[in-house]
Amino acid sequence: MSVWNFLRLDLLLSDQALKGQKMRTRIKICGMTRIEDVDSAVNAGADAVGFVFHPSSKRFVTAQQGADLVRQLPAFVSSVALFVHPEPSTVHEVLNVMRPTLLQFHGEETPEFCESFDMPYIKAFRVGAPGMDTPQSLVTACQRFRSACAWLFDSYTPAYGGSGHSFDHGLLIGLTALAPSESRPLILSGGMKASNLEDPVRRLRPWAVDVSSGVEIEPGIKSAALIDAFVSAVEKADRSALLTSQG
Ligand SMILES: O=C(O)c1ccccc1N[C@@H]1O[C@H](COP(=O)(O)O)[C@@H](O)[C@H]1O
Repeated sequence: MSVWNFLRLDLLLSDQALKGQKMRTRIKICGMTRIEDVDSAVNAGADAVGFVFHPSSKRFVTAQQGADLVRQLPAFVSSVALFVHPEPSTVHEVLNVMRPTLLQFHGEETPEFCESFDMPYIKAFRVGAPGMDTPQSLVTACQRFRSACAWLFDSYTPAYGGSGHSFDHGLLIGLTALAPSESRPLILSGGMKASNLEDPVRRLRPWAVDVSSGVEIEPGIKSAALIDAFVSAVEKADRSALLTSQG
């Protein structure tokens, strides 16, 4: 067998095994402002696309722009509306106009606030912020948000997110050790890109990864080639994790 056929067989086998073992890492591409970027994400195989309703973000979109961007979204691709300390009326406007699949709260919102919209929500934590700078304090912070459908981990920066900066993934160790009944699906974020995701995806086995800057040519302007490379790198990391787990 040639080397190429051997490699193809290897990929095929690991693809099949991945499906059987449900080890696929989900992918969210965030900070969409253009319809062609939404199409690129969908065509590359992203599971979710995100829209930033935080007015000081360079990726800010209005509720109407969000609605226009998700209108052609196919079935089984989720739309995520991201907020930082929003007024309730802002969230209600986005819910009414855009009708997102999920909400994402990226500031210091309380569990009661996040729950008040009666929608599934992702709670983001800025790792390294005061009170979230040790493994145990992170566990304590996260456990207030048992009602979240996932916990997302980003770096701690003044801009609240979308900075392209990573953080010390070792601080998540306490969360990866939680029993399933105590935990929520983990989403790894913060400075993720095709060239640096393999190691954390293999080691932490997050439910999903979330990227904005790492697939952009400038804030809010995505690159189809970078999105493709990102999705391929996640798939490669999944295959590699599976091969390692099989010994
Ligand atoms: O994208 C933004 O501008 C943004 C603004 C405020 C809060 C969060 C924001 N984006 C989220 O930040 C993380 C990390 O982004 P990056 O890949 O490091 O650029 C990601 O979850 C975005 O959804």
